[in-house]
Amino acid sequence: MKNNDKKPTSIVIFGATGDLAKRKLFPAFFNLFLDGWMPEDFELLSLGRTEHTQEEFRNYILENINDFSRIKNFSEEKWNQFKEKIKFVRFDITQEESFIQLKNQLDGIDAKLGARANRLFYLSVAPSFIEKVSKSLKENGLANNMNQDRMIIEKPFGYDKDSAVALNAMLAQTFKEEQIYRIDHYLGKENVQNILAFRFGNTIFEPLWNNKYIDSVQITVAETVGVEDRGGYYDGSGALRDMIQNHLMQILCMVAMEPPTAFESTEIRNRKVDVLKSVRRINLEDINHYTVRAQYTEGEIDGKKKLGYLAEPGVNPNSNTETYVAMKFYVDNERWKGVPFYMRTGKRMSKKESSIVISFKEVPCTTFQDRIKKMQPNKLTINIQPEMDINLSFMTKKPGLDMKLKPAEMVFDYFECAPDTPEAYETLLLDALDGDSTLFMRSDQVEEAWDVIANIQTAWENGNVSKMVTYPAGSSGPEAADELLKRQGHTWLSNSNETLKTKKDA
Ligand SMILES: NC(=O)C1=CN([C@@H]2O[C@H](COP(=O)(O)OP(=O)(O)OC[C@H]3O[C@@H](n4cnc5c(N)ncnc54)[C@H](OP(=O)(O)O)[C@@H]3O)[C@@H](O)[C@H]2O)C=CC1
Ligand SMILES: O=C1O[C@H](COP(=O)(O)O)[C@@H](O)[C@H](O)[C@H]1O
Repeated sequence: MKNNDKKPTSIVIFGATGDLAKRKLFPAFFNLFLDGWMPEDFELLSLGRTEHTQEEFRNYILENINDFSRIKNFSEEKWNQFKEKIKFVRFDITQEESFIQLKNQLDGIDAKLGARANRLFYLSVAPSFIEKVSKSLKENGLANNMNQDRMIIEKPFGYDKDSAVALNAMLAQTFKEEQIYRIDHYLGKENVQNILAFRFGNTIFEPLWNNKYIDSVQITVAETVGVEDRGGYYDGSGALRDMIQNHLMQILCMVAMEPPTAFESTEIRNRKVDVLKSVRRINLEDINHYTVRAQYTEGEIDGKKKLGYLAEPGVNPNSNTETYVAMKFYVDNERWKGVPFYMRTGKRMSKKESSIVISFKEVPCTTFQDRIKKMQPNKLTINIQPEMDINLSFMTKKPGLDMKLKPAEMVFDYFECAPDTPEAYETLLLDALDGDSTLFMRSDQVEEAWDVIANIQTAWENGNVSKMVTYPAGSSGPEAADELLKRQGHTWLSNSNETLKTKKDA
C-alpha cells in the first residue's frame, strides 16, 4: 500500500534516544519514506528522557543514519522533508504528567488534521516499562480506538512461560490481540519470508518436504560479535532466551509448518502454533543428551584479540550464562516423525552466518556404486545472512568421455537479482503501519515457544544437570556440539555457497 492509500498516522517511539532506535528504527522509517511507503501525513513523536533541542535530535538521527545503515538513495531534499516529521519530546515514563502532555500533543495533531489519525506506539524501552506504558496509555485515553491504535513490543517478551502468560494477560486488559505487534525481526528478513514462497509456491519441493525424503534439518545463527554494550541485559538472558526461544524457533516454524489454506495472518499463525505444539518436550533427565551450552573464552577474530565472556563489561565474572547453544529437537507429527532438527547459535564465532540446511536422504538404488565411493545426498541451503541465497546441491555427470559423478550446485542469489532488498525492520514497520500482523508473534505462539524450552531452562538454572563447556572466541563452537551430531552420523554443515562465492570473487 503506497502512501496515498494510507491513513494519517502518529508514530510514537518510546526510547527514541536508545540504541535500537538509532540503529534500526529511524533508518527504517527514513528508507520507507524515501521509497514512498510512509503515509502522506505522519509524525514521528520521538520520546526520550534526556533533553535535546529539535535540531540536536534531528542531527543525531542524521549522523546515525549515515553511520549505521544502507540508505539506498539519500537526498538532502528528502532528508529535509523527513526531518520535519521528527518531533523530539522529553518524556519520563514514570511520570503520569508526561502521558497527559503526550495525549494533548496527539489530540492537537488530530485537530490540525480534522480527523483522528491512526496511532502506532513503539515500545523500544526496557521490558520492565511495558506494564507502566500500557496502563498509562489506557488510563489517559491515548489508545482508546481499537481499530486505529496499535502497539509494537520489542523482545524479550517475558523471561519464561509464566512471565509471558502474565504479560499477555496484562496487555489484554488494554489492547485487543489484533492491536499488539510482538516483533521478531528475523521474520522480517527477506530469505526467512521466502521460505513460504519457496515451499508453497512451487510444486517440486513440497512433495519431498517430509520424513520420507528429508534426513535432517540444521538451523544455524552464528555471530562474530560478542555482547557489545549489552552485557547487563545479556548476562540475565543467555543464548537460549535471547535467540533460540524466538528467532530460531520462528525459523523452525517456517520450515516445518503445514501448508496454510491462505496467505493470511490467522491461518499462518495457527500453522506455526501447530508446529510448536508438536515439538517434543525434552525430559529433565535427558537435557544433557539433547543440548550443549557453552561460553566463549578469549580468542581472536580477524587477527584481533577478543575478551572472554567473563571479562566483558556488564557481565558477572562468575556468570553461568551461556553464549552458545546447540540442541536437537524432534517434531512429533506425521510429516516430521524421526527427523532431527539441529539448532545452534553463538556469539564470537569464527564467522557470521544464518542458514538453514535441509539434508535429503541418500539415493536408495545402487546404479553408480561401482563408479563413486560415496554419493553426496542432495542438500538445500537457505542462506539468510550475510549471503542471501538458496542453494541446491545435486549429483551430476562429470564432463568427459567416461561416466563419473560429481556434486554440483544451483544457486538463486538475492543480491544479484535485487541488491536493494529491504531491511527486516522496514518490512515489519510497514506491515505494522498497514495493520498486517502476519509476521508478528501472537500471544499463544510466544507462550508455546517458551514452553518448548521450559525444561531446559529449569535444568540449566538448577545447575549441575548440564555442564557448561567453553569455546575460544573465533572458533566454530565447542567440540561437544560436534559430538551431539556425530552420535547420529551427522556433522554441522556450513554455508555450502562459500566455495562458489570465493571462486566468483577471485
Ligand atoms: N539494541 C538492540 O540491538 C536491541 C534491542 N532490543 C530491545 O529494544 C528495547 C530497547 O533497547 P535499546 O534501544 O538497546 O535500549 P537503550 O538502553 O539503548 O535505550 C533505552 C531507552 O529507554 C529510554 N528510557 C529509559 N528510562 C526511561 C524513562 N523513565 N522514561 C522515558 N524513557 C526512558 C532511554 O531514554 P534516555 O536515553 O533519554 O534516558 C532510551 O531511549 C529493549 O526492550 C531491548 O531488549 C531488541 C533487540 C535488539
Ligand atoms: O535479537 C537479537 O538479535 C541479534 C542478532 O540479529 P541479527 O539480525 O544481527 O542476526 C543478536 O545479536 C542479539 O543478541 C539479539 O538480542
